[in-house]
Amino acid sequence: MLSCSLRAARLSAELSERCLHSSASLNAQPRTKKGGRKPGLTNSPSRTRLVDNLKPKPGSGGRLEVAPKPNRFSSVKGKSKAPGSTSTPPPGPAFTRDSVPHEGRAPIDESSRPTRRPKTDLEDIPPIPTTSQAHNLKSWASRAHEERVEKRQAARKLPRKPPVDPLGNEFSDAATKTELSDELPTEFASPPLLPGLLTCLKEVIPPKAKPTPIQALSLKHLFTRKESQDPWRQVLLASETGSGKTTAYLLPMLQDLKQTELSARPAGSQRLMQPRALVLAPTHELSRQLASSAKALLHISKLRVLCASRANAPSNPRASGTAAKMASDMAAFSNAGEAGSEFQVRQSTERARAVDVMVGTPNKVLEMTRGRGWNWDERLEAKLQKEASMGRDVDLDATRKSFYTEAPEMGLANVEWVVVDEADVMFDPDFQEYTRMLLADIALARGVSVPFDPTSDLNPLGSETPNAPINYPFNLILTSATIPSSLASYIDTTHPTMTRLASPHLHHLPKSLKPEYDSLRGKDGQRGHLSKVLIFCNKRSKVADLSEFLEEKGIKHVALAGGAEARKRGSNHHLDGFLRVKTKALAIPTSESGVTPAGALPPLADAKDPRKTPHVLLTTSLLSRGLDFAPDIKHVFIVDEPRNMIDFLHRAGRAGRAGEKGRVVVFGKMEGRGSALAKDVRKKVGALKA
Ligand SMILES: Nc1ncnc2c1ncn2[C@@H]1O[C@H](COP(=O)(O)OP(=O)(O)OP(=O)(O)O)[C@@H](O)[C@H]1O
Repeated sequence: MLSCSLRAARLSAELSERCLHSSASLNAQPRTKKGGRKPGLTNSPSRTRLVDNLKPKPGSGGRLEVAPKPNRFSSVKGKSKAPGSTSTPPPGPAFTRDSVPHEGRAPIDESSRPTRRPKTDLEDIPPIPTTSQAHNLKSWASRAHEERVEKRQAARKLPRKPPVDPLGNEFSDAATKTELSDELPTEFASPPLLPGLLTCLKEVIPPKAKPTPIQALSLKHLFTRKESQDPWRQVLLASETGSGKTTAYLLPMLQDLKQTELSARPAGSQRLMQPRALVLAPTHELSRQLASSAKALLHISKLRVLCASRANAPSNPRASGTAAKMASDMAAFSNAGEAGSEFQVRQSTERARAVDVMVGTPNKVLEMTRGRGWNWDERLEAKLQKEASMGRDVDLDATRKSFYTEAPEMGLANVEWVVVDEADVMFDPDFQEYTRMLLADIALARGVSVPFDPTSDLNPLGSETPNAPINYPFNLILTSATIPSSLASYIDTTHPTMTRLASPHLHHLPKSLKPEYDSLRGKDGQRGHLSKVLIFCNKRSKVADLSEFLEEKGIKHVALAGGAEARKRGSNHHLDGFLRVKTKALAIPTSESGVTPAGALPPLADAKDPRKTPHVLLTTSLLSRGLDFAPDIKHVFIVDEPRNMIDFLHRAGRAGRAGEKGRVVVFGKMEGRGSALAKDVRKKVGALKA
């Protein structure tokens, strides 16, 4: 336990930049010297190779449904047609040239048309064919046409050469056909939605907006009663960035919580919060934004949402204490010493607040359920290692006594819904221990013990030791815009019956997002109107360098990387002006939700002025996941070559959301020595276009 949890402790209290980077940079696919894949390992699950198909294994009991392509379905902006409607336009009036007089003009008299100018001096123009010549020409043309048809038919019979796929290393090669769905809801309506939810939804999305494909699938599948005996659902929601996945899982979850509110199990301990739903996200910023999205849907239905990510402080209870608390802590330590116990459990006297939905990172939620400081042994081990590396002797007993854990604030027995947002990161080797530990804790609190070994690999290699299927006693929704083969393989073995709902553009850029390429040289002196800009770098040091450069140029900006002080404040104010703000949520400002109180925003004129309000946000992959950036961020700049297409899709997807127009500019050396990488990226990005 000690060593396994040590690894988890190193992850710190949240998804750090390092973790996002490592998940993006590691390429689990071993290579030969020439760049090809090593034989025999082509099918081993990879964290950076996207699957091109989510079809469950035959006979597994799972199912896949893919929404039809938007030309047969309503898009976010509702421009295209609903299924069932005809794709051909209604026939217009017959119209032949000049047969209808134009207004104010007489119909043309054929006899008064000017005759063709007779050929005189243009000797090189062939003579107009006579009737028999024209006949020959016609038969020649038809013979040529027949020959072409024959050639084409012969070509069709030849075995086809596989097209060169620039994403060969990113997309898995296990292609099979997908099941397309045709009968999908084309409106948000009541029913299936409760009127209160529908009213709130129409306030946060454009009033005439139609369900996006993933939302239509959710409306179809997650609002009906489950037919099988097992009352709990296991669902994967997979669709491109900015396609409304948050709404797709919040609506069915909140509606179910509301409908079963009265019949819900009575809370166990009065002292503990007993949420009925958990939404897990990899970063504090995303947790806060998701909590505010849920609140914005609930001001009529009145369910209570709380964000666990109140601060980015480390999981050391001492770090957050006041002076008085420190003093009482010291007393507690000495008591602990007398009792000879290894660590002290502090009892919270606060009465818990009622909460229906808890949103947070797995680590923060574990702190609340196991007690802040629960992983004291990891910290102890880390401290011992640090002291040893500095060559100091450590008094083990004294050091041990300096750790303690607080009493839990939250119980898990009532949890009926668990959403794992950005599931590929949450089941990434860096994070899967905490995620799976929490899922196992919830199951246990609900009376079901599921196998969980924190040291076990998510995808053990070899067919002799596959993960045993798990049926958690709660609804489980996994969601992401990218499904790497490691996650697909985990789902296949651990949740074989999972329903996979996917949009037709999964693993592509949103249609409204246009990729562009630029050389590193830049074009000095060109200044046009630029929207707010998001700049992604691969390393913190690059963020710092660029920040210095912008500083010198007098360009107002915000630079945010993993260790930034601004991230420790427990709110999303450091992203003010960049994140999308939901209007109704503004009316209920709370410290936990991270919702920006209206008063904190600069006046509109100042907000639009780049000299007064920062228009540039510099960051790493840390902010590339899930965050719903404001529509006035129309440009994403990727200044370092993306390490793989998963990383690229998420970074790029911060613009062009919900059908808004956006551009992603990839910088790279496009000519001369060292340009091969940029050219390769360009090819791959081109293949991602929807
Ligand atoms: N049907 C809809 N029509 C128009 N806008 C919508 C619709 N549904 C959601 N939106 C808006 O689209 C934006 C993006 O939604 P959301 O953040 O849920 O995308 P996502 O699929 O979760 O993206 P990511 O993969 O980046 O997390 C939000 O501002 C949301 O309010």
